[in-house]
Formats: sequence, C-alpha cells, structure tokens
Amino acid sequence: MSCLAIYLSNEPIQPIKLLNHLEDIQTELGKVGVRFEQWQTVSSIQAGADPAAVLAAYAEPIQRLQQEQGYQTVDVISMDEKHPERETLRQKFLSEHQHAEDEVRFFVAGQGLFSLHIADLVYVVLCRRGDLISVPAGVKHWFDMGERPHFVAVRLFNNPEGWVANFSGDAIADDFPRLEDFL
Ligand SMILES: CSCCC(=O)/C(O)=C/O
Ligand SMILES: [Fe+2]
Ligand code: NI
Repeated sequence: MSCLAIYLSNEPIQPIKLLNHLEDIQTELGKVGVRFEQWQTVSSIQAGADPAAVLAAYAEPIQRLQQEQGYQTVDVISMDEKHPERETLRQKFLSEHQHAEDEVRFFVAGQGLFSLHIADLVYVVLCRRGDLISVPAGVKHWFDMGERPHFVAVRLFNNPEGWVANFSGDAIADDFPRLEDFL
C-alpha cells in the first residue's frame, strides 16, 4: 500500500502524520502543489518489459498528461538488483537535489521512496505500482530505490536534455528513513 509520512525536518524519528488512504495522501500533498494519482495498471506489463511496450501500454494517460502539462520528453527507467550502476545511481538520487522542471514519475512496477523537503517539513511518499507523482520544479527532494532495487517508471520531462539536478550539498537524507523502513 502507498503511504505518506510527514516529519518535522529536525525530527526524523517520529512522523507527525502517517496516511495510507489515497484521498488523504492526495489532499495533504495537494496542499504543497504535489500531484499524486493512482492509475489503472496493465497486468501484462511487468518488470523487465520492453520500454516501447511500456509506453504503448500507457500511451493514453501519458498523452493526456503531456497535453495537459506540456511535457516534451518521455522515457522509461528500469532498475533491479543486477543493474551495474544501481549503487552509484542510488547514492546520486539519495543526495538532496532539485530540478528546474517538475519531476513526474509513473510507477509501472516495483516501488521507490520519495522524500520532499518543503519548508520545515519532510514528506516521505512510498510510491508503488500504479502511482503517479509529480514533484514541482524547485522542490528539494531525494529518492531511495532501496538496497535491492526493483522498479520500472515512466519519466516525463519538459526539459529536452532529460535528467538534470542541482544538488544542495545538505546531508539531511542520511537522517531520514530508507525504503526498507516502509516495506
Ligand atoms: C523514480 S525515477 C528515478 C529517480 C529520479 O529520477 C530522481 O530525480 C529522483 O529524485
Ligand atoms: Fe529528483
Ligand atoms: Ni484502507
């Protein structure tokens, strides 16, 4: 089940709020401009699927989102425990950063943990198969794929260069829970 835990940024041990119903998660994230949806999944698409098949299976909702928000580029990222760059990528995504564009991710399979640092709060969102999250441009965040990563996600960009991040240099993520703490 997807969930949202909200922490004070200086108290990473105990969340001040823990939500696991879609409407509650949407309402709370909506207050800070974060879009969260659950899309119907296509059962034939599993981890390891060909990226073109993933994009074809979800062509309609992806196109709708692109038209609505003007996203120019779409790709598929697949990660598993055999991926040669899994540890490098895990550490990169775990460093607090922000993007000059929305970070839009649809989880086709598996799971990942987004943590959004907004003012003096940290919103930790467990995303699972079927979840769409859109983190607004400029929001500081990090992402944990876990020690044994397993996810496939569609990424939408309005920057034709794809993934570009500005790292804050703040080690805040080291104090906060990891993916395994939420599974
Ligand atoms: C779930 S896609 C990989 C993570 C990513 O692109 C990112 O920017 C994390 O913050
Ligand atoms: Fe990011
Ligand atoms: Ni319930």
